[in-house]
Amino acid sequence: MDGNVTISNLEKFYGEGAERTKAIEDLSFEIDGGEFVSVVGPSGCGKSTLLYLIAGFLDASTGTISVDGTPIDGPGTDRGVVFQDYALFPWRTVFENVTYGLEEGGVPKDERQATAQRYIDMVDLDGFEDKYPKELSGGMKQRVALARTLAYEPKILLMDEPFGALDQPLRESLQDQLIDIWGDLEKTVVFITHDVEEAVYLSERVMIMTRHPGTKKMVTEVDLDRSLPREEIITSDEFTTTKNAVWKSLREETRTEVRP
Ligand SMILES: Nc1ncnc2c1ncn2[C@@H]1O[C@H](COP(=O)(O)OP(=O)(O)OP(=O)(O)O)[C@@H](O)[C@H]1O
Repeated sequence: MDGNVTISNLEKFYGEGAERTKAIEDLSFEIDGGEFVSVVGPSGCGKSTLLYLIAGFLDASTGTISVDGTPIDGPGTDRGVVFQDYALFPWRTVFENVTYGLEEGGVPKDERQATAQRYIDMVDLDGFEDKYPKELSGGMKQRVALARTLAYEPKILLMDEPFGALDQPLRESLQDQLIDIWGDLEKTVVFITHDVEEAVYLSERVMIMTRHPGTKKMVTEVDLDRSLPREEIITSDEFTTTKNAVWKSLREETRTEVRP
C-alpha cells in the first residue's frame, strides 16, 4: 500500500552558534502504508518538530525522510496536516474551508463541490456547510479541519495533538470517528499526543521518544480489535498491559527524581 514513510538517521538543529539546539537526535523509523502510529514523549522532546519535518515544513539538518522511496523536498499533497488549533479560515464557511485545498489544486468546480460534500458528510457536518468557524464548537471546528485535509486526499495524515483542546467526551467521540475514517480510507496516520490512553486506543504502534534531544526510545505494538465497542477495548487485558508499558517508558523520561 502507498504511504510508506522511511525516516533515516534524522537530526534537526535549531539556531546558530551558542543558540544552537539539537531537537532531534539520530532517529530512524519506518511506517508502513496504511499504518496508524502515535508518537508520545515528554514536553519539548521534538514531537512537533518530527511531524513538521515529515510534513516538509522544516528541513532536516542531517538524514532523510522518504515517502514511498522518494526523499521529500518540502510540503506536498501526499501529506496532510491537522493542527491542534484547527487553523481554519475565519472568513470562509465550512464548505469554503473544505474546498480550499481543491481550489488551490485547480480542481474544477463541480468536482470540488462533490468532493467537499463527501468529506463534510464523512465527518457528520452535513447541514453546517454555510456556517462560519466562529459559529462552531471546538469539536466541529476540528472536524472541518479534518475534512479540509481529507478533501485533497493525502496518502498520509499528520496530526499534531488534534484533540488536545477538547474535553474528554468530545475527544472520545472524535477518536472513534477517526478510527472509522482510517478504516474506510486506509491512510497512513502519524498522530502526536500527550495522552497515553489516546495513543494506545488509536494506534497499531506507539513510538515513545526520549527526553530532549528526542530520539526513538521504544516502539510498542498494540494488538486490539478496533471493531469492538470502546468499553470492551479499554477494559481488555491487552489495552491495560500496553498502556502501562507505554506509561512506564514515558515516565522514565519525564521524572526528575528516581525513587527507590
Ligand atoms: N523554532 C524553534 N527555534 C528554536 N528552538 C525550537 C524551535 N521550535 C522548537 N524548538 C526547540 O526544539 C525542541 C523540540 O520542540 P518541539 O516543539 O518539537 O517539542 P514537542 O515534543 O512537540 O513539545 P510539546 O510536547 O511541549 O509540544 C524544544 O527544545 C524546543 O524548545
